[in-house]
Amino acid sequence: MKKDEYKQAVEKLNLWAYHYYVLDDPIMTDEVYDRLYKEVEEYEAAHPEDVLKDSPTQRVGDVVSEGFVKAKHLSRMWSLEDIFNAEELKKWLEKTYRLDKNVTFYCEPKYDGASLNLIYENGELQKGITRGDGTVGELITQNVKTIRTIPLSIEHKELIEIRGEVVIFKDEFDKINKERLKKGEPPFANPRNAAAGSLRQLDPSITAKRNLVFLPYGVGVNSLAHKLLSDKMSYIYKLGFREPPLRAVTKGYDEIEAMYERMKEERESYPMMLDGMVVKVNEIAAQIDMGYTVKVPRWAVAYKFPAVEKITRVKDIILQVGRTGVVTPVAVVEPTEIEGAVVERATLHNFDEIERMDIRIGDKVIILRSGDVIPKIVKVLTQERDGSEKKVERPTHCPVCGSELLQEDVLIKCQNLTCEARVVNSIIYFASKQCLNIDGLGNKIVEQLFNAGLVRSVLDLFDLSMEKLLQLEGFKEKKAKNLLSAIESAKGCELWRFINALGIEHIGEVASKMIAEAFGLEYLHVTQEQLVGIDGIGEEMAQSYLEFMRVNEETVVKLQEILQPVPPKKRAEAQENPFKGKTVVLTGTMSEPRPLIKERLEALGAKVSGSVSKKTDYLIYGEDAGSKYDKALSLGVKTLKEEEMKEMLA
Ligand SMILES: NC(=O)c1ccc[n+]([C@@H]2O[C@H](COP(=O)([O-])OP(=O)(O)OC[C@H]3O[C@@H](n4cnc5c(N)ncnc54)[C@H](O)[C@@H]3O)[C@@H](O)[C@H]2O)c1
Ligand SMILES: [Zn+2]
Repeated sequence: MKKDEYKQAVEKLNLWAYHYYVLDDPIMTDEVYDRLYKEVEEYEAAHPEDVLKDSPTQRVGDVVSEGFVKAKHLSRMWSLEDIFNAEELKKWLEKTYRLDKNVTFYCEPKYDGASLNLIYENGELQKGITRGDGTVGELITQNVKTIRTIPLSIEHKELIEIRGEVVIFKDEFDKINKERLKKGEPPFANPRNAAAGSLRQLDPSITAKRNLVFLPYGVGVNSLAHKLLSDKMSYIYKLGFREPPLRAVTKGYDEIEAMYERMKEERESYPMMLDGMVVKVNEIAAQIDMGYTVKVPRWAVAYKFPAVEKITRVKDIILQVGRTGVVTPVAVVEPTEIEGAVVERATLHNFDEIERMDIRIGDKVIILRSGDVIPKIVKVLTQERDGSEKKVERPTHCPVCGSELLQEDVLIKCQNLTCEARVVNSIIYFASKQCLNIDGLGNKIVEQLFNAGLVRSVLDLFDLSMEKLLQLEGFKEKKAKNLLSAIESAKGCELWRFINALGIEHIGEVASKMIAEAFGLEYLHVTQEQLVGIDGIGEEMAQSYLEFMRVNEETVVKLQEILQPVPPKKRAEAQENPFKGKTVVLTGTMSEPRPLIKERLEALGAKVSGSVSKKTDYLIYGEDAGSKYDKALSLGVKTLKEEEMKEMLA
């Protein structure tokens, strides 16, 4: 790096940091930011005389916004040095051991949110202040008081600063973004920005709605006598703060590495986003000896996890037609490695989203991959456009069969039941794990069977033969035999798998199980009333189920003959009793949890239904019985108090 390159790099970093910290709307990935930051650091180490005052290495990054009252922290807040691999950890440990060779290390998550300092005096929360420039931050006490994981008063009466991270849990983040999309507002790029943006609201009622969570990681001014950070933190958690999902004291390199691997593995299952693991010297006396640089403590380091966000380019936007006919746009992106997997596609949900984000073919975008889900585009780098980018039009005709598409809310649907894409995808679904679980019937093979004209519906699967399969490219005797025996072994499947495999809209695995349980092999001839009588099956589901069975009865019957699905085992025949064979409905508050009573009645041979109809034999009610009781009266259904039921059984 030359001197003028260094100056440009500092400018760039400051621009990115402005979008990140002030606007809560980054225009660059952390990975690219961190890389340039490292280069700037290296240049500065080699040319200390050139270091610019406004270099991001010289200060804690956040800025204090106009609009908030400023407040001073009682003691400074810091940033953290970052490391990215085992080698850098080794170097950091060497450096630390040179300062004190007897230390141990406290490891805890590095939460990805916004830092917050809480000042408690006389056991009362006095102030909440954002990190700001580390010395002065924004006073946001009113907002902070809306966060339920922050106690307004604590047992500890002496003055104390408790520091932590304000985050948004992943499921809450998804919920907020869905709502924002519905209202036509731009979604947050990631949970960090959502948390920071929600915390720094001039109107506390907005903060209150966002379900923020506070996770403490340290203290500022305090009079605690603990010699170890781990003990200090245990004390803080006992005061009523939320504990991290994982923390441990480690002895050195091997244990830290093991902890890092474990946290990296487990982080998907944590409710909050982590972007690394923080390693801190556990002995407070050693921490004090080691001290601070202008920006970070020498006794701590952030060991970052591999980036889940990358920059790539949208090469094309293609359309996929699913088994229900929904047409989904998918972005084809330049192959990009994220956490060991090469990403080539990103979901786009629907065309409203494409229009709202203004995603164009040729755009540079930030994609995010979390867990196994298909990556999504979180940001379009519009500042990188050169005018060659192309907008995509909303399709009017099915890309597969050419029939006219129907626009239904935000969904676009192909309504042609014989559309090749729909047929192929329903066969793939039929064979999938949660349905008939037929090994060897994946996308490619189904497409091949379809294109060769061998399989045009699920029924055709059972007409396949060795002879037919051997005509296909890539099929030798062994492969053909395996496939035939996998199809054969689907016979005698559990009934719920059979129902689920039909692919009825709104009827998934859970509903299929409930229907199989309730009706056994009578599943085909049920009424709307009987269906909604099952707890958990609503009107829409029932309608969809009945309509499907009406239209496809013939196919379903044939399939049943072939597959011979097995209904769930009936319970052992119950002894004679007043409830045997009766349909009962429970309502109101009972002396025991209702599921318990339900189970007992079922063991007696009763059918416990969720709603009252003419076919109900008894309505059994507890305290505060409401509309079901009224309905039973109006239908002339016999009602029994809980005690009366017990008497009948005595
Ligand atoms: N994408 C961009 O354009 C852009 C711009 C600026 C900064 N950034 C990102 O921000 C980072 C630098 O930001 P920073 O200086 O705020 O520091 P940081 O976020 O890397 O680390 C320091 C902060 O981590 C938080 N933290 C979470 N868990 C912690 C724990 N257990 N113990 C202590 N602290 C914990 C604290 O709030 C602390 O202030 C960079 O690594 C970069 O990735 C990105
Ligand atoms: Zn079609």
